[in-house]
Amino acid sequence: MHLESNVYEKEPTNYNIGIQVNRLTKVFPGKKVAVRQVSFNMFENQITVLLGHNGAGKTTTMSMLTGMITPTEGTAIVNGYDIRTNMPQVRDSLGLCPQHNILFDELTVAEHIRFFSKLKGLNKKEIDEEINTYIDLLQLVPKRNARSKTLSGGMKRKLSVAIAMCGRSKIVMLDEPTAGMDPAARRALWDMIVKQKKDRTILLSTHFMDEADLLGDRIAIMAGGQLQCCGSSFFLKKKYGAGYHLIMDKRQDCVVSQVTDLLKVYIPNIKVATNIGSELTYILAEDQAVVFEKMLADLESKSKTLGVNSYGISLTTMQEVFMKVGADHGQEEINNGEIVTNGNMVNEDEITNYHKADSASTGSAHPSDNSRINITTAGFVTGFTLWRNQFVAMLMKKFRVTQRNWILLLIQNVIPIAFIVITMIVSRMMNIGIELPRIDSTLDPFIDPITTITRDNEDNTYYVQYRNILERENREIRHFPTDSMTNNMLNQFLSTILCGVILEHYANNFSLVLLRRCRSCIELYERPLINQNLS
Ligand SMILES: Nc1ncnc2c1ncn2[C@@H]1O[C@H](COP(=O)(O)OP(=O)(O)OP(=O)(O)O)[C@@H](O)[C@H]1O
Repeated sequence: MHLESNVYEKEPTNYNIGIQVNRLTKVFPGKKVAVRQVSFNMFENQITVLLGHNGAGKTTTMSMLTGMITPTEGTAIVNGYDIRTNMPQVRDSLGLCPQHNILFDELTVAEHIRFFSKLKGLNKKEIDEEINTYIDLLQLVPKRNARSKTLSGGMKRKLSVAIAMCGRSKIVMLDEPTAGMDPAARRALWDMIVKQKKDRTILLSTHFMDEADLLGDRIAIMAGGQLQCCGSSFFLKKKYGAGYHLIMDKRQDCVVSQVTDLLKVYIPNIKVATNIGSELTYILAEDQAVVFEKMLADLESKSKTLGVNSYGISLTTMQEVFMKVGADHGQEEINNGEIVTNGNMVNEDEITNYHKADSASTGSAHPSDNSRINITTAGFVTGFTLWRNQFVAMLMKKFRVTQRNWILLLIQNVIPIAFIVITMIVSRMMNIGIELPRIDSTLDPFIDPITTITRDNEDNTYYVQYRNILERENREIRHFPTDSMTNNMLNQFLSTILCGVILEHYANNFSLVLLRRCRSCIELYERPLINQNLS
């Protein structure tokens, strides 16, 4: 694919395309557009550097290219395979160094390279060669047999890069590979990456402009999820840079206006860009390059009298290009009253209101200065105030956690209550109109029962019903006066205790014979049985 725009440099024709990104888009839940319609090509034998501010969408782009997340729209062809349909084939040729190290704590440096090389299908001899090559290139020889958990942060990064490179990965993606490395280690890693770029397509993201400038055959700058420009360092500097910088190292006695006057002879509209300490800088436009020779010769001859120790000219830095692209983008992003800062949308009114409120409360034009807590004078809170603060903090934390896990709250509380209510409604609805069958009270299961009844008065409802049943069935009834009932029954029970025990085995024939002989016993035992039948 060829990108036709003045912010995209013409693509090289002598290299194969390793990765072809085509309108790649990722929208995260909550309609957060992390990457929007990104299209560009990366070439074999080249290092393509992806630059962008925090949250620009670099990692998301890489994650889509490596199949870690699926694109919402668009696609990419990696080493000839489509990431939507041929991810296993894409992975065969892929090496990834993610932003955060993913290492096995218990494996040594050599074992890591061995493991990943074997996964990529190398034989034993080739694996041994790979181990020696990368350990040597990354200056990890003393740590060859050290377990990864004992390595320093920078060494872990080196190992992660080695893992991505080993196994002859044709496509290598390095997400901020030099983060946390000292200058010497970074340089060693740069050397290694440059040496290893032959026959590979390397995509590298970084926040270091010097790294991008030095390593990047092509540099793509992202902002707000979109690709802003793509080309070589020289192309971008020409496109976005202010031109050339004339930097002078001046002495204390240097009179800046005299130096400027000398330069004005050649460039009438020249102005001082910065004058900090002993460094004096002018910015020279590109089209003024024709006068540089004469101007610098004049400066050289008068440098001693003007108080200039030394001077030099440099092209715009990548940092300036990056700031320019970022600034342009910042202007574009203030749209429809919404400002996008690192991907978080904030309403402009909210910011204005905040500043108004803060200024009103402090009476200051710079609210942030006055609203800061003075840590040196702030005392420690103790006693009840401390306890209250902790309690309130816990409540607030609980509130926030609950607010974020509202589904859990729903499952734990609302759903059980809802189920109980539904169950009650359903059971009530099902019971409507159903009449339970009548259970007749009868003494039929008992053999020749004699029932003892005591009563306070003849009108007692239970007494009347009880007596009716017995009379209906022609049962024998014995009445006792209320006060002698207990004694009477107790006496009979004691005299026939043996029969009482036998009554437990009611179905036994022998028991029945005994029971008939000891009728008084039945009087005692039938009472609970009859009551049971009546209830
Ligand atoms: N899983 C996710 N869910 C929602 N938003 C996400 C998710 N991952 C990333 N984002 C958002 O997408 C945007 C791009 O994130 P990304 O990690 O790609 O940025 P980046 O350029 O790699 O940043 P950095 O340089 O800080 O690593 C950010 O605004 C981020 O908050």
